[in-house]
Amino acid sequence: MDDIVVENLWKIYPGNIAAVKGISFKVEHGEVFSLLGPNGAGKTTTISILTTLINPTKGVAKVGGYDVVTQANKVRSIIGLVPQDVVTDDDLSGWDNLMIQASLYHLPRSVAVKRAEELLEFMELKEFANKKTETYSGGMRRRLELAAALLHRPKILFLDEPTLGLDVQVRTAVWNYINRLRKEEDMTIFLTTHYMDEADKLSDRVAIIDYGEIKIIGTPKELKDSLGGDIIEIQLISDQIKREEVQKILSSNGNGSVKEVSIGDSGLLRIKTANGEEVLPEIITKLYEKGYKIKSVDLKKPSLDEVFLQYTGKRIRDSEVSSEETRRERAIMRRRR
Ligand SMILES: Nc1ncnc2c1ncn2[C@@H]1O[C@H](COP(=O)(O)OP(=O)(O)OP(=O)(O)O)[C@@H](O)[C@H]1O
Repeated sequence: MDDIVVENLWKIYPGNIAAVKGISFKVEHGEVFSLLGPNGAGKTTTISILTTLINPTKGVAKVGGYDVVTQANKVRSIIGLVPQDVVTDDDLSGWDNLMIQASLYHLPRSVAVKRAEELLEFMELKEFANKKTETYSGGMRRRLELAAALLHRPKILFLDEPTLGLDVQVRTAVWNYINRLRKEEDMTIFLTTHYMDEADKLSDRVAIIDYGEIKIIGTPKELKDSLGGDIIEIQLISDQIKREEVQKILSSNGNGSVKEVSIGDSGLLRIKTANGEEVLPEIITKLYEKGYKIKSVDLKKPSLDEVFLQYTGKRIRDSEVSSEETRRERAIMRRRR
């Protein structure tokens, strides 16, 4: 069964800003699905439509079988959302934050208490439950926000940039919680991210979005395989390269698994192959045998980063990442004031 169905969805903001341009995709029950894209690609707009925070301009979106516009209340009752901005109240304890969230969902007190206890345990926050959240680290806040979104046992969980602004170790810890959720709960998870490794590690399937359009959808493996394999780069020292000889060495290897070779003027050899580990030693041995000296060797396995480059013509730049991180940090600071 499909938990999320999106068909030809558009969002045009005032000023004729087309944030989402006719996207379509489906998410099956139990899947972890990532929308991966840079700043301004349309990720938050899409998740906001799916969680009924804003209406689409055109097209259809159904969540859990309910239409997000005409059956918004039904949608809200079956989803959990961890938004990008910090939503915990710093002046309250973790426990009180959860109780407020429970009252928003009209959970009976006894049910709320039981679930809050379970979730604080699950998120390893039990011993901090009575501390004000202003004392929490970024990772603890995210875990509390996850707990809050899970109180009413949603069928479908939406996470907008779940690890934005967290440092690498804390990100890995949050990933572990998300992975545990997926294993232990019968839940569909939809997340947005601009971190390639996050999309790769967490998702069953990834959709790459850029300028409001979906460029490609598939499992991380399918997307990486679509690039056609590994890339070997060998920098030769010798400036007297016999091109024909080198060409022959490069092309005659790997039982036909070598797909493309190029020889740069500076002695940089590039080989595209399905199995880099097997091909590399053979090529190096043959180059040595012919007297070529090697300065460096690099075996690049395909990554979602390369996939992104292939389908959008650009990389997600560090500057974009850091500006987003700054934004989240600023939001935390605002709450602290
Ligand atoms: N309320 C709004 N009014 C006008 N334009 C908007 C509004 N919200 C978003 N946009 C614009 O729509 C485009 C998509 O924004 P969106 O926030 O959905 O992207 P995103 O991929 O989530 O990026 P980010 O992570 O930076 O939010 C951007 O050009 C953005 O400036």
